Amino acid sequence: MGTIELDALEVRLGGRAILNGLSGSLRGQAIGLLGPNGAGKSTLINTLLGFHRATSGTARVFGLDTYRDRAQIRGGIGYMPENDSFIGNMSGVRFVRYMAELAGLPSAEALERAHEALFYVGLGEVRYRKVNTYSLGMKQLIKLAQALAHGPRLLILDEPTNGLDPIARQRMIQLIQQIRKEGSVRLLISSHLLRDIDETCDEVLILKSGRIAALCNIEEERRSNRSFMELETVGATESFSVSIRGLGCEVACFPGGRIKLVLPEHVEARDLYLIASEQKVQIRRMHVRRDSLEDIFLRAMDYGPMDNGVMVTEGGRPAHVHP
Ligand SMILES: Nc1ncnc2c1ncn2[C@@H]1O[C@H](COP(=O)(O)OP(=O)(O)OP(=O)(O)O)[C@@H](O)[C@H]1O
Repeated sequence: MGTIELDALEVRLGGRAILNGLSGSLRGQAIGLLGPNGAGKSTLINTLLGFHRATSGTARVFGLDTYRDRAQIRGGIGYMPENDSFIGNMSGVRFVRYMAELAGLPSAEALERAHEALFYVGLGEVRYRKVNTYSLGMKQLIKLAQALAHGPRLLILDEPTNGLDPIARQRMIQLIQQIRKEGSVRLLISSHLLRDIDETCDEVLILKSGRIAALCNIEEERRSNRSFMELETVGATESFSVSIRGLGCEVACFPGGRIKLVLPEHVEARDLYLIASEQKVQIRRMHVRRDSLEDIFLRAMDYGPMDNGVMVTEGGRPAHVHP
């Protein structure tokens, strides 16, 4: 069973389906949540936190219904929100202790854990300072500390590197990697930055217009070492992409004659040159590289979701997704 199980999940808000038939089993140690603005990432997080009720279908965390069993789930989830929501005139340690108490810990234990969590994220020395005197980087870190203090099994991080300078971002990424490596907590990380997800996650869920555009295991993608090619062409028409597809390639066309391909094993560069010369297409540049999260994301955005929640390429075949 996955950490998060979605079964035909629909959430309607303001008379509109914001999440529309999401199905999937999220099993990764660290799951990245990607999607353009308005895709439904926050709505999904709020649903997992028990704030929204499924209009139909279900969302489960550790086998429990996220709405019906929300009181039971509460203590098992740590949530780092995107927006600041502090009680600014509390000291760091008092604030984290208070949040741990709200998550269900008895007062003395909450205090002990608050100290530990603040040291863990590197705020030990400033833990008696008022939160409203913290820098932006420190505020991100204390948000992480309060999400960790009560010892959750699932940590939901919403835009954890928001507004951080490169050094503070690196620190945050290292902390997330460390939490993942320690292995006792599952992570769901929402970010606009592909790089954040690439550096911290082993699975990715991509949403588009309230639907699943892709759900895939990034580690498997990396291991599969697929041959991925970018062409810059002049004079390529639809018939060029049709011919390449005829070789068994997955093809994505972009403005300016840019074409991205996934090559099956038997196809080589010279096969492409042959078709190009037959059709009087100029190949100005050919670049071969491994598949990346960026490619997965771009394909998900280009081809959109299909009914069964599986990303399908232009050629009609499901692409690197697991159910
Ligand atoms: N309470 C609500 N009532 C009506 N519509 C809502 C409500 N909350 C969100 N929406 C709409 O649902 C859609 C998805 O919003 P959501 O905030 O989940 O997207 P998102 O992927 O988190 O976007 P962003 O990256 O901008 O934070 C948007 O069109 C938004 O306007």
